[in-house]
Amino acid sequence: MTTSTNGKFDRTPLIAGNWKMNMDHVQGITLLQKLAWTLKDAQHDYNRVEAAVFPPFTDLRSVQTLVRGDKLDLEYGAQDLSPKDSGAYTGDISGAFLSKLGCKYVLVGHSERRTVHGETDELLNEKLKAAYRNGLVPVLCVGEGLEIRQSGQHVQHTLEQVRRDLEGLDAEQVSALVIAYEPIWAIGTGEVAGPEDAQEMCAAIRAEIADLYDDAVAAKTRLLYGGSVKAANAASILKQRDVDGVLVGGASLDVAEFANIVRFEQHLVTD
Ligand SMILES: O=C[C@H](O)COP(=O)(O)O
Repeated sequence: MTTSTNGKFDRTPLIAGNWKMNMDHVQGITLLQKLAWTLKDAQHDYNRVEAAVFPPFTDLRSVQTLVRGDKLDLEYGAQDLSPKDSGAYTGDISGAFLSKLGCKYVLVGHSERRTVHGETDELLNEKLKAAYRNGLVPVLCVGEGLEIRQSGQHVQHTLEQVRRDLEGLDAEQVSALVIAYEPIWAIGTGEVAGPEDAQEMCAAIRAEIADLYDDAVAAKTRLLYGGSVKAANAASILKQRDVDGVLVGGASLDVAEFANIVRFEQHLVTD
């Protein structure tokens, strides 16, 4: 879904909720059902603004059953995948399994994977390829830590991640890709990058993709901002020209808050 039906946006906005290691499968389907009801009550148009959740692996089968059973328009994805499709890789989860569970998306290179699990750009490049091999749309996360931000090298640092992670991907793959810019210093801290910071980086990433591929590809790739997004700040971030959505952590665990972010267009009018 890359052609927007939404006049203001060139690309269909994506509001993504990363539950991280929260919500067991029972809690997860309760949350998802409430979210679906809340959005239905608000007559949310999923063609205008796409909404997706990223539950823990152990919730995915229950999520699939609920989404299929109740014919929900909500999308879902996993928080990580293995670079391999099968074999002796204890504890890893294959993209093929995620595909079979009906996942549309998969997060790749979330900063918590890069820092806690030491995932390198080389590994993430392999994970991106595994996602495409299995028909999943990757949501590639990039962004700088506080020291790099303070040294003024944040754009250069983030674009280097983009270049390394995308190596060997073709134009069709990158057109379908979602990239989430998540400054590490703004994740779970209450510190939110300003709308101008989000725009600066998303514009730089789009220009980089145009350089690496062409303008047509850059016009299709969706770019999200993530880091302490709440209903109160979502609209001003989403108003930015090159920001096509948000990746929400903590606030995605609160149904009313997340539904309000999905319904950010309501706040654009009064913002
Ligand atoms: O994946 C989501 C990001 O890490 C942002 O998390 P946060 O909204 O809790 O800051």
